Amino acid sequence: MMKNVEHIGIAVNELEKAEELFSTLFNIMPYKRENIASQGVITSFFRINQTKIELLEATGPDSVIAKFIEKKGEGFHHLAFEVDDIQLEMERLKKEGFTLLSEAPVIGADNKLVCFLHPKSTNGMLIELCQEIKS
Ligand SMILES: CC[C@H](C(=O)O)C(=O)SCCNC(=O)CCNC(=O)[C@H](O)C(C)(C)COP(=O)(O)OP(=O)(O)OC[C@H]1O[C@@H](n2cnc3c(N)ncnc32)[C@H](O)[C@@H]1OP(=O)(O)O
Ligand SMILES: [Co+2]
Repeated sequence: MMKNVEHIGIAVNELEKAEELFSTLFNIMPYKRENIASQGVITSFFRINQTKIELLEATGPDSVIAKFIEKKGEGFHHLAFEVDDIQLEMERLKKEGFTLLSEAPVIGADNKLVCFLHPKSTNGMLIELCQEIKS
């Protein structure tokens, strides 16, 4: 089951500039940056109570973020939902006909196991599922 919005992903050209803008907008500082080499992104996180904002900068021209910005410009990129059991949710969604972008969950940012659903199967919205990695 989807529990809550875990974060909102925003594609940006320059992380530093975007951090300044969102720090002013939210009147708080980002709490962490994290480089996710497997995704070709460097992320910066803000937390507003239960809501997290994830800024995403491409680390190279082959990054999905570079391709996204080239095509659609900066802005809203994906909506991430927290789940308790990502494997179970992936099986359910696959059975329901949604297109999963990986066979198994992958390591994401902020200590999560993640997977993505293709926007073509979700009314044009890139959806991410996140499960906390229990230490
Ligand atoms: C995991 C670390 C971190 C975390 O939270 O833990 C992240 O969130 S990393 C975020 C970056 N990583 C990803 O987004 C991985 C999943 N995304 C992909 O695999 C691709 O971006 C994919 C498959 C969604 C699109 O890649 P493709 O090479 O097919 O690019 P196209 O431009 O050809 O797109 C096909 C089609 O989809 C539309 N599209 C692409 N991205 C988005 C989007 N973010 N939201 C909505 N729609 C999107 C694109 O416009 C094309 O549609 P069309 O009608 O043909 O123009
Ligand atoms: Co994300």
